[in-house]
Amino acid sequence: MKSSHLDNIPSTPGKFKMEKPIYNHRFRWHYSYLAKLTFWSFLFLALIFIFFFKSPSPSSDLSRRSLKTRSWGGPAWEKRVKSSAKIRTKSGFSVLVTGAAGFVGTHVSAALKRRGDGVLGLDNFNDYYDPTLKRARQALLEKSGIFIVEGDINDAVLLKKLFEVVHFTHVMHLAAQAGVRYAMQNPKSYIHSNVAGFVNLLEICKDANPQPAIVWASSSSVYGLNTKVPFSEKDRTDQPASLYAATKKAGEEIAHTYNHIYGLSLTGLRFFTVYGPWGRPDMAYFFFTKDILKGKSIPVFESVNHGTVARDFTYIDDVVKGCLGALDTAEKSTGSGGKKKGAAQLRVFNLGNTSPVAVSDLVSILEKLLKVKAKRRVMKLPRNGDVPFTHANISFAQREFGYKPTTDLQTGMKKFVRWYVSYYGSGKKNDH
Ligand SMILES: O=C(O)[C@H]1O[C@H](OP(=O)(O)OP(=O)(O)OC[C@H]2O[C@@H](n3ccc(=O)[nH]c3=O)[C@H](O)[C@@H]2O)[C@H](O)[C@@H](O)[C@@H]1O
Repeated sequence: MKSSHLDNIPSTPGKFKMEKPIYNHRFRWHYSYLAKLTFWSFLFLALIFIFFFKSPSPSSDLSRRSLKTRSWGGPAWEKRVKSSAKIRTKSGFSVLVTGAAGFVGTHVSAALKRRGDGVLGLDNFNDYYDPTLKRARQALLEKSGIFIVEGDINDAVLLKKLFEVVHFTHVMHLAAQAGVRYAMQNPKSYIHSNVAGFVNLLEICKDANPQPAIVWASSSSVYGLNTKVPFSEKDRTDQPASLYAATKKAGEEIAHTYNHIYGLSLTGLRFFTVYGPWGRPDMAYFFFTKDILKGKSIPVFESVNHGTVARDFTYIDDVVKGCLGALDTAEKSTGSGGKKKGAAQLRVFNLGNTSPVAVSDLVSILEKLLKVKAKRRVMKLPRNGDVPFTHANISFAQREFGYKPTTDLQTGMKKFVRWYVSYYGSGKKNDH
């Protein structure tokens, strides 16, 4: 080994060579006493540390779990939350919109903000469909001053914090696991979001002081195998055809319970196949457009004996008006801090278009707008949760808040296609 100037510096152990003790007996006793004292003091401190930080208190345990993974909190974050939720008009609302980066959530958030309400979004940005579309919607909302907190409705600690920072007057609950057919592939996700998540949200709302009024998204699918048309809110909804429908129906029953026990004001909205710009890529009109442009064949369902499959397709702007009408007529919750003080409002409304269109006609409309002939693959309606038709009776919503859809499928699809082409381009090779 090569010698260097480092070889001349004595090593530390050489300073206190054990074979040449420089201390006497008394000194050795003191030394061992000090060592023992240090050891026991250290042990004592360690025990205190373990006691405080590992105690099994459920709430502290919950908050620590959340702290470990959380991407929220802190003064700057709270400031953003408050500013986004700030009411800008005299009689405005402060609304928490769950699922704000979703299709309906984005449109409703923007409409509320436009009229001066305070809006705070919440979304978990899951990948059920392309999350970049959700991020693009988020960017759009951010431009109008709406902050979307990234989190799940199952996160009780986060929700609690949001209600601490803002006294929401209303919750527009649109976060859900959507899609009828996907329920056979991933049943648990429906329970997680539509049942457990909803209950978690209601638990926080009932404890809040003041309790907010809640408007939430149910679905036309709750009518299931109902054959009486048009579908009225009074019709039976005990024959769901998919797990998705069953979880939405469960939501309606859960809403009843929270209204009954805690005095929460709850309004469920049964949406009928909502479509439009910034829509959901998992829905038929959306992926039909994409596949027609690419020259790919599209599966067009028909019912028994070549019967038509039809939907009461409802344009997004009409649905948004319905959502705002429901919010504006929602009465206050009557309870506070988990205690009911009196009977509270409980409502369910159909938000449809009242004019069902056959899926084959939807394809014809798209062909004309896209100027491309579709390659139709006509096939029997699979047994995966789909129902043959939907048709809304909207007289209740009309009576309560003047709901009146004004966009027919032709007009609405034109607007959708215009958006689609501007967002994705009409390039047939474009994949997303
Ligand atoms: O209104 C509702 O309650 C529901 O509307 C839609 O569900 P759905 O009406 O089944 O909408 P799509 O999946 O877009 O289907 C539209 C129509 O196209 C048909 N379809 C679907 C897929 C396909 O490959 N081929 C086809 O012909 C369906 O049978 C249906 O009649 C939404 O996906 C649900 O989240 C929502 O709750």
